[in-house]
Amino acid sequence: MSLLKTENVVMQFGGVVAVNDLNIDIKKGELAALIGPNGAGKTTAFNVITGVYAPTKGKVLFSPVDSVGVTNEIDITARKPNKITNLGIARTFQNIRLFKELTVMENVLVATHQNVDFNFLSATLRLPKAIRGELKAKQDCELLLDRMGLIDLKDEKASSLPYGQQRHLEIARALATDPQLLLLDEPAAGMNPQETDELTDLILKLKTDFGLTIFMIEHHMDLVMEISDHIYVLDFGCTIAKGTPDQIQNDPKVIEAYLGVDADVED
Ligand SMILES: Nc1ncnc2c1ncn2[C@@H]1O[C@H](COP(=O)(O)OP(=O)(O)OP(=O)(O)O)[C@@H](O)[C@H]1O
Repeated sequence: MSLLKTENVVMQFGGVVAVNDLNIDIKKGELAALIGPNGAGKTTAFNVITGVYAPTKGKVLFSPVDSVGVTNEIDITARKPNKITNLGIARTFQNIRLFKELTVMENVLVATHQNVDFNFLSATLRLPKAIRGELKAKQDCELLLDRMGLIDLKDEKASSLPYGQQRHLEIARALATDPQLLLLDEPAAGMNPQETDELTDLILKLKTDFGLTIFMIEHHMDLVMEISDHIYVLDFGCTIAKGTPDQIQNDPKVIEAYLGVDADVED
């Protein structure tokens, strides 16, 4: 069953067609990757999916399961980013965006605010509902940090964490919004081999233990080929290939796009 689909999405900036006729179909429980050379349109595609940009053409359709277990396809094209997060799509960014001066716990707590079931008045007046809500949010965050292997660091400042753990914290913040689809934008960027191995284990755990559907932009090909179920390849905004890791690795168009040489491409 599809969780996210894009239908003929085009995103144009003036004369630049950053994304051209993008058709993506991500199934529930799948780990899909979006790859392609620099400037291929990958982040732009994520920005259209998450409502940062309204596409020039095309649709984005999301089919989350609601609180009573019913799945409805929702047209999320050009909805506001916070509405899309509320519907169940969370993302991380190429550049880590933590509150560096806040603790690990505070960083995750801030991200949960949208799930907290009390309003400004009850929070200001410290009404029982607000106190219960705060307590529940704190317990949920501790549980999440525990599952993410960050619980022993909960009182550390985010800025004091090693780079790899900052990336894990960024993912924990995304998970705190209770997503059904997690978009990871270059999660392995800047990581050393050991950090990349730990990240690989974490992403697999998110898929198997958390039951998440994941869509990931990544340049680190070993990582992509090892864990992806399905791969989309963009070049100059166009989808030049889609398929399993085996199919993609042997596709001459993909080899040509990456190496910039004629690899006997058959039209
Ligand atoms: N806001 C914008 N205004 C104008 N052009 C843009 C904008 N955002 C992206 N572009 C252009 O769209 C194209 C695709 O950029 P995008 O950042 O999506 O590529 P990418 O595949 O994510 O690249 P990288 O791997 O380097 O992050 C590029 O030519 C880029 O300059």
